[in-house]
Amino acid sequence: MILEKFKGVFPALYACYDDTGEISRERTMSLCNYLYEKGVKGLYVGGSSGECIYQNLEERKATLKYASEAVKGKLTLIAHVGAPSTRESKILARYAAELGYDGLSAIPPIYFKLPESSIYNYWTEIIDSTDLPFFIYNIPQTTGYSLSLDLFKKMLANKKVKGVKNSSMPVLDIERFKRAGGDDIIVFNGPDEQYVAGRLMGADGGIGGTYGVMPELFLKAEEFVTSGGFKNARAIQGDINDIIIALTSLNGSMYSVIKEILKLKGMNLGSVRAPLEGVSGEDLNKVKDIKELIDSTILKWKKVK
Ligand SMILES: CC(=O)N[C@H](C=O)[C@@H](O)[C@H](O)[C@H](O)CO
Ligand SMILES: CC(=O)C(=O)O
Repeated sequence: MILEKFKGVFPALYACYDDTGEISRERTMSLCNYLYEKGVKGLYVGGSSGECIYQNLEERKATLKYASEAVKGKLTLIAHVGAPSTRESKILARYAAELGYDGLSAIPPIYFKLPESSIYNYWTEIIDSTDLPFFIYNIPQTTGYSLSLDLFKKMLANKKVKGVKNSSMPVLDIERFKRAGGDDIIVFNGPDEQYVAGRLMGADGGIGGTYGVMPELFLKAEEFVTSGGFKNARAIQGDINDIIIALTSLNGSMYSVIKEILKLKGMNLGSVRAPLEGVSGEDLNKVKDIKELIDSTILKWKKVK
């Protein structure tokens, strides 16, 4: 079944810059390969974690290209193509299709508060521009628009719409979206803090911004969910949440904290692009503690079957 390849753990790829802040081919490819070796199912390229909205078209195309050069055919690749204008979003969508991406995804339009009819037209134009399956990206925390069941059902009438990456906090939304589309669609859990809950309520897997810094833990959580080991699933989710709370407790963006940790693990992805802020001062020391917490948590769960 064509949808099988979308079931599982999909880290959202981090933006990878060189030391001058330009997109780095080498660093993008090495992060993709690193995640491939960890055993993830696929990658979500150019989303929030990819700092999409702070990059121009050429930069976003470059990242799409480097990720496909690294892991095309080995991992399922989803391109996030949401951009300020419909025109730019379609350019990215067509480019991802040319590169052989497996699927497309997009947030609703940003900045102007547009009616649902405009959101519908925006997504539909993107979808019509290629033959690829499309996954709506519902992330009300950043876009200000919360996908209604009504619009979701309307979108599902288009057979290329194959599901939703749902980052709203109510797990009930995941259940309702899955109920609306059933086996014909994929629902990705968005909030990493609720991976296990999302899976239990109907998500087929997840796309997440913190997977990349601790893929082992999400892969393990997935194993527990699949095998029905709910006691362990709940316990590992608790450990994951301690880490996420630490990642979001420092000054600077969570992505810069994550990148500092990956640096300590030997993977330099540069920093984040302004207006996102880097980690500085005393917080740099706290990064080491979080890295140790991640390492010890991975070690602890490695042994658990
Ligand atoms: C609001 C937001 O950015 N959600 C991300 C995507 O769904 C998550 O992956 C978070 O990064 C993660 O749950 C940490 O809060
Ligand atoms: C966080 C996430 O899933 C994204 O990068 O879009």
